[in-house]
Amino acid sequence: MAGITPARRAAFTVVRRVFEQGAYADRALHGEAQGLDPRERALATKLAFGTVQRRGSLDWIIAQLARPASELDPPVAAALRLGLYQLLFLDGVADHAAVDTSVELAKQAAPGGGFKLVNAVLRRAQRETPQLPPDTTAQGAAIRHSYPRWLAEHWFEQLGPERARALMAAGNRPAEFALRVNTLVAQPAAVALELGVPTHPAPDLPEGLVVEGPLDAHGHPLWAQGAFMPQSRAAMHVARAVDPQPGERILDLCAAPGGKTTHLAALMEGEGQIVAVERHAGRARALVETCRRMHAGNVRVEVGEVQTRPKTERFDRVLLDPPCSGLGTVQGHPDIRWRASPERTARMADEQRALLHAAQALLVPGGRLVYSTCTLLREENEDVVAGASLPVVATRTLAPDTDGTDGFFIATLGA
Ligand SMILES: C[S@@+](CC[C@H](N)C(=O)[O-])C[C@H]1O[C@@H](n2cnc3c(N)ncnc32)[C@H](O)[C@@H]1O
Repeated sequence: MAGITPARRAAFTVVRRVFEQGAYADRALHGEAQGLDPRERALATKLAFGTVQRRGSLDWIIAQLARPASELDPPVAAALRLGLYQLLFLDGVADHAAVDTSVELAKQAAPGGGFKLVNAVLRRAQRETPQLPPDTTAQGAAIRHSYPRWLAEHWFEQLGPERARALMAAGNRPAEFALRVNTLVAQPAAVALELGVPTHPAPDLPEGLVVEGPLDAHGHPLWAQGAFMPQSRAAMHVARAVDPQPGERILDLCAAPGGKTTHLAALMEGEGQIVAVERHAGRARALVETCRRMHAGNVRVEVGEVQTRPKTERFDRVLLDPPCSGLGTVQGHPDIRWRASPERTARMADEQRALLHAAQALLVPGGRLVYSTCTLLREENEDVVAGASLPVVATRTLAPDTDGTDGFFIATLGA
């Protein structure tokens, strides 16, 4: 019997915390992987994130081979998902190790004979290699690419079947890793040389670098010096759409943790003023610290609500980056697709409309407002800006399948 390695035990706990307690996968992993060596930590990440991401496909197979996962004791379901993920989706893992450890994990975590079911189902899956249905319908695509059925239906309807399938498949591939060089303190070519890992320039983004190898970004001395921050290429296009000019007054609404605030500051070359509004006090404190690290001296952080900001003070340009369902970031956040729901999306769209209404009133006549989200649902994007009183002058959508980066919607209103 193979022993339970620390990586598999950590992955099992993360899967359980995500599906039994609603924990965020990245935070749960951060907690559980403390003290693991880098190789074990990498394996724990692959196992935990892969199992969470593939829950839809895995549960369909579990239902075919046994009964619905929702009817199983939760630790038994977690052990089965983890074992099946390794058998069916992961290369380079010995089948017997995947089976034996899942059986052992179920034995330790679930009272009674649940481990026998884990053993029987995994051995049958090993023998029969179950096949997923084709992705020709939204229902089949939801199972094959592992997304909630409602989301597959939305994307089939909004994007057409072919594009929806491509987007869903791309959402399961590893996310690109990009950095934004802080041009207030460093030049991209110099940072690229000093990073110690191969990079290439991000197309159309002079400050962007795409990282081609493993890099502990937050542990790098250049990060501490504020020479760069990890940021997707799609996110970098938001501040570029705002196009702030040195000397202008910019209002950044919904500002923490500050990736876009500090990008705006760099584009303004330290001249002019940015007021960054964030309602959550703890997040606002983190934003102040990020501005300090990134040498963004022209930012004033305000703790407050967008809707109650006095309309007497108006700005040349306004960025509104409201909370959204985040479904453009499925590559990096394996649990986000399982958190989303049509009801939650509708609530967010109501909030986004209210925030946009308030944001418009804070712009000088003839000014520019940029509305951005990291989601690819029409309800939170095109439908929201269609209700604005300012004209929409441009929209841009980036996506994992078409652009190889996070999914973002960026609309420019006004001038
Ligand atoms: C999508 S995040 C913003 C990301 C940020 N712009 C960046 O680039 O790092 C949304 C932020 O808006 C804040 N927020 C939500 N509702 C708000 C409101 N009514 N007024 C001010 N801030 C709000 C949240 O606390 C959260 O920090």
